[in-house]
Amino acid sequence: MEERMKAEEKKIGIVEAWLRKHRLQFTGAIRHPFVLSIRDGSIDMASFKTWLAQDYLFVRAFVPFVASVLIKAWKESDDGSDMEVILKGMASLEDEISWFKREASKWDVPLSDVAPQQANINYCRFLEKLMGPETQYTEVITAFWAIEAVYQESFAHLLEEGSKAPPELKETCERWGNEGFGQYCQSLLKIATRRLQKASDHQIKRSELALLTVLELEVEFWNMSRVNA
Ligand SMILES: Cc1ncc(CO)c(N)n1
Repeated sequence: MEERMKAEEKKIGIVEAWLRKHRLQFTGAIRHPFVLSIRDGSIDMASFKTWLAQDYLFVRAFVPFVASVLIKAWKESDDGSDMEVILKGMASLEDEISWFKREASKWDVPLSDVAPQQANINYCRFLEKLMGPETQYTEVITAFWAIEAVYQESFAHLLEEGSKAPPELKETCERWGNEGFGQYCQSLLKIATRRLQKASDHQIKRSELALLTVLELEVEFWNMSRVNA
């Protein structure tokens, strides 16, 4: 069984094999009821505001995480172009933070006094663990790709045919659903795949676990928006 899986992973790419193996978990993260409620237009704006404020806090914590990935790329990568991909992602977070501030003021969400909810705290704690020196580049780049890919797949679905996403949320959907962000995710996937091809069994196992952890944390993150609705 283990041998067959390995052959399969080689043929279609290890990450693709994981996504097949963990299809339910992946779908759970990218087709969450919160996202589907935007797509069918039934979204409760209180839920959206909760998500907006919590994601603003998340993105602020995401900046030092990406910085740590950049440092690991610089120290551990066998390919100098990794750093440029990560640097570009990091630079775009400045614009993202400004966007959150603008969007929050549009919806009268006071960002200065939002407290992180438990799911957010848990997610940021996981990021901090990945930032530590004991977590290797292969594992963190896999997690980084997964974090970005969940948002990309979720929001791209809201731009596809049949979406009844409210026009006032179009900008949000485009932020992560746009083609450029999709290509950026593909670049991260390429890096992760290249690293995984050379990784030890132990690192491969840890990276698969990191992917599963991201999927769980993303579901919990979306779930937060329902609590205060
Ligand atoms: C919770 C969460 N996951 C992923 C992203 C994409 O950067 C984000 N902004 N927030």
